[in-house]
Amino acid sequence: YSRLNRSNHTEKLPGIKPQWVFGNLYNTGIVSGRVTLPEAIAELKEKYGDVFSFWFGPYYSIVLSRIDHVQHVLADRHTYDIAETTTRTFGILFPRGLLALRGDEWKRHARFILPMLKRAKVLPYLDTMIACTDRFIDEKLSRRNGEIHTDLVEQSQRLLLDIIGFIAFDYDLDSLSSHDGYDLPHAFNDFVRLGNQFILKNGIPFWLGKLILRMSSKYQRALRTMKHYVLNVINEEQARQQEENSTTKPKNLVSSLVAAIKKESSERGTSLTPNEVFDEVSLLILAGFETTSTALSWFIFYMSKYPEVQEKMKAELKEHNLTPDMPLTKEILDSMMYLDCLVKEILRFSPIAPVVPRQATCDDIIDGIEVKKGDKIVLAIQNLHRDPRYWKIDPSKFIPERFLHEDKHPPHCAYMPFGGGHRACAGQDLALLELKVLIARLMQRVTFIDPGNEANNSGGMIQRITCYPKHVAVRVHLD
Ligand code: HEM
Repeated sequence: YSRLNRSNHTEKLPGIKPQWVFGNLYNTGIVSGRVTLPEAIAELKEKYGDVFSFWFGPYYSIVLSRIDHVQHVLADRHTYDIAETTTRTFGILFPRGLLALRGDEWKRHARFILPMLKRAKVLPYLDTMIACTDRFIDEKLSRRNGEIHTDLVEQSQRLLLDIIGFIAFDYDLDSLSSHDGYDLPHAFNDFVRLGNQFILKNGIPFWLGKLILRMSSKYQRALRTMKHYVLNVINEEQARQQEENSTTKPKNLVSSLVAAIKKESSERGTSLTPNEVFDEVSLLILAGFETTSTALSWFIFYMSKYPEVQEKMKAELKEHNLTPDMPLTKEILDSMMYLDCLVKEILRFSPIAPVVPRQATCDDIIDGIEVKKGDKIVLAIQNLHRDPRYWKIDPSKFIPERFLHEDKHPPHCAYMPFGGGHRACAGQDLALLELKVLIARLMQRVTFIDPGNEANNSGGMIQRITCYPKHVAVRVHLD
């Protein structure tokens, strides 16, 4: 801590003076829960302008909220890479996963991971996504038709975990229950919850976070359960691929990754090992269900608050003759313009990751701002998404139509829900497809209603790895 405090950053930038250990986490009200990180960053922008300093505990960062500054950082992948604090933090959870790697190691993994999440590779899962959504409606929503649902955030997570289970393994995770009732979805939830509680949110020293997790029997149980399932699937898949003709195309994410292990003999040193595949699968499952389910929760909440938007969405389905028994196809989804705008607006208004971290690998100057090697840079996505300089229609309002005309082409970097540059989200094609399918299918069959004063449907925000709605209590009607 003392070493970090003595680092040679210039301290010329405006910002709140840091406190010992807590930096700015306490004096901005983040630790006490008065505000979330994006709210604090928005308040500081109001006070200090487009560039200010922020201390994440003992770590000094420069926060940027102007598009030309952000463009500068994202354009130069050699000077700015993902922040070491991020790779070390996620490294405690997945030491050999893409998000925890930098440099050549990142490139070696990215070569396998990025292509397998591209749109053409995930499109074959369209019917699986629809089937999972139908099961969600039939089993979770229709049983309590007309009632107020207060568990929609958790239910959205279950749905997305279902889908990623099929995409990753061709397995129905919901039906995989172990003898003591501690199943894989539970294990993943504990893994995320405890990992977040001790490391991802509080900015405590890594060694302490690691120690706490090592001593946490719950966390260790979750890890063991995950390893048990995932390594079993990897082994089964390896055996299957050895038996079958090696030209058989991989069917799911794990089999694509296992095919990468197989290449080892021919391209030693460039392929992935089984343990690396385990970490990548865990990361993709976590990234795949935590993020998209958060966006889905915001969708449900906003539909209850903006009935006119929900009606327009349903009107578009009618225009395409999409009655509940009509199948959704890729062509229909691609032609639905309002659906596209709605997805964009949800991710603009409530970005799942409201800040994106980078770190300078050498000294630099951004528009007169002195950056020293090792300085952390925070790209304030939420500030950019709400900045009236970059949006023609009032950005503080939820208006999907903005993307039809006036704000169809926002300035480069004013809209970046998936981050940007070489470390942009690997799963964005999958996420966009999932969101469109889920929204269209839900709107074919269900209406979300604000119950008024009967229940607490006031929104607000909680920050875990992503920022999701705090108070959601929505009445669900089957059409
Ligand atoms: C609405 C859904 C999603 C949102 C808003 C989102 C957003 C993001 C953001 C902001 C980043 C950091 C980008 C940066 O640093 O510039 C990221 C990274 C990443 N995302 Fe997503 N994500 C979503 C869904 C997914 C899904 C479905 C997957 C995969 C199954 C995924 C996999 C990843 C991975 C592997 C990275 C790390 C990439 C790297 O470090 O090279 N994401 N995501």
